Amino acid sequence: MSHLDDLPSTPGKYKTDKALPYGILHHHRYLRLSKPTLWASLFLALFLFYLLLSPPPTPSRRSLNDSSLSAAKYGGSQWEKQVRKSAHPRSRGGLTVLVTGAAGFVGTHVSIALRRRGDGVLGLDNFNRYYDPKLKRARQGLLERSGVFVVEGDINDAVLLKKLFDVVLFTHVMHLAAQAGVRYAMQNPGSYVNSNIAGFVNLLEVSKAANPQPAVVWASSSSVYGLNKKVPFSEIDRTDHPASLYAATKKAGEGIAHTYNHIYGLSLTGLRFFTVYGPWGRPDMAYFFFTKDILKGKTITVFESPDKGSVARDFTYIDDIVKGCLGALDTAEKSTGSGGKKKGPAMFRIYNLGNTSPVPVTKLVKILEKLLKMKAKKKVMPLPRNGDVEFTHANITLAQSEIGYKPAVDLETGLKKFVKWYMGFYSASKKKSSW
Ligand SMILES: O=C(O)[C@H]1O[C@H](OP(=O)(O)OP(=O)(O)OC[C@H]2O[C@@H](n3ccc(=O)[nH]c3=O)[C@H](O)[C@@H]2O)[C@H](O)[C@@H](O)[C@@H]1O
Repeated sequence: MSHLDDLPSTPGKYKTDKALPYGILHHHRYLRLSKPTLWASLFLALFLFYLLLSPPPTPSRRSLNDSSLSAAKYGGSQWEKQVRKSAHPRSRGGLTVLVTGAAGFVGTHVSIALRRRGDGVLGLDNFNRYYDPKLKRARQGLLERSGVFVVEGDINDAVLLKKLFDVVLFTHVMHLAAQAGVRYAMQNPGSYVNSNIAGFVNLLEVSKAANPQPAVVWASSSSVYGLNKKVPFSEIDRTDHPASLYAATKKAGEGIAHTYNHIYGLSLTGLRFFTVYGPWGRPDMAYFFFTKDILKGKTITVFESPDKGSVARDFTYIDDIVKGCLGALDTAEKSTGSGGKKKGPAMFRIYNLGNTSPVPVTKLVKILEKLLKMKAKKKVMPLPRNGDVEFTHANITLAQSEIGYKPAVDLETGLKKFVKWYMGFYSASKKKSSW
């Protein structure tokens, strides 16, 4: 056996000799070390030390954790022209907004609303495969028809972000790109760290270095209230008992944002969304896949709390959320820093954007049954330990008084609009795929 056979092939996968107890093995090997072995080990140790200290490779244009991402497509004068045109406000005094996660559910609606009232909007989205990219592409079609160009790239791509800030002087960033979903965090924790923490930091780094610095509004989540029992949840309540990694990364985002506000004078506003639903929604959310499964005659699983009560959510309709986002952008004061240096205190705000009327999931199912005119096949089971919390309920007093937020759509009205969209969208896609 050569001395190289003793070296681990992969870090952490050192194969020990099972025949010998650990202490004996080490003692035995120590005694056997010859001079060449010593030199080789020394050389190897130095080499590993060099590897550790050497700078990382040039910034990757792809996310490290999501192999499904397509390489970013950008650059060239035609591309820059599209970027500038899309970001250019049509109305005098209009905002110039970079919307990350623009082909996402909330991103699409917010981008279109901004564009409609005359603001300049540039979208950014990585079109990842967390859920059906065809839905994201369809949203992109909608955005293009509204005059919003979506750059295909990742928020972790610092080179791309810098380039966008070189081409356009953004007054605002509406940061909606994130790894969403509570339960999926158990399957792919890295994706949450990659998007909600690393990606967010990357965006803040580029924003703080920009000149002028934009005001940043970003999506936090009701999930930060975690295991809190006091209802309704208000912004001053504790948020240090997250029930999922998703919630923990969103909570970390709030802390990270605060440091960029404190050190660099970035104007930052976090919006805690409460279970947003509606047309063009996310297929990973219960109201969406319940609809799909009820129509197919498939059994749905309805969670109940340990006391056999229904779990409940403060379901919030997308149009109300859009108004909240626009209100936050419109009231955001300018960042105070420039060139990465703080010049004075800047605004830091956190708001609940909920509906203030929690509805049990059993009621959600009843409404869907009525709208779909079909009886759901249900399996009721205790809430598994999957990151879900038993209930959410927003106190929205602060958002009401400071950004004029006033939700107006109840769950039945909102679901009616969702079902109408769902039927239209999926019957049209079916026809298309059978051509
Ligand atoms: O408010 C928020 O911050 C969060 O809202 C939703 O999370 P969630 O409220 O858990 O929404 P769903 O995943 O659609 O679940 C809704 C309800 O249905 C229940 N559910 C879910 C799945 C299922 O199979 N059965 C079931 O009863 C859940 O326990 C929950 O009470 C979003 O998915 C998160 O991205 C977002 O951040």
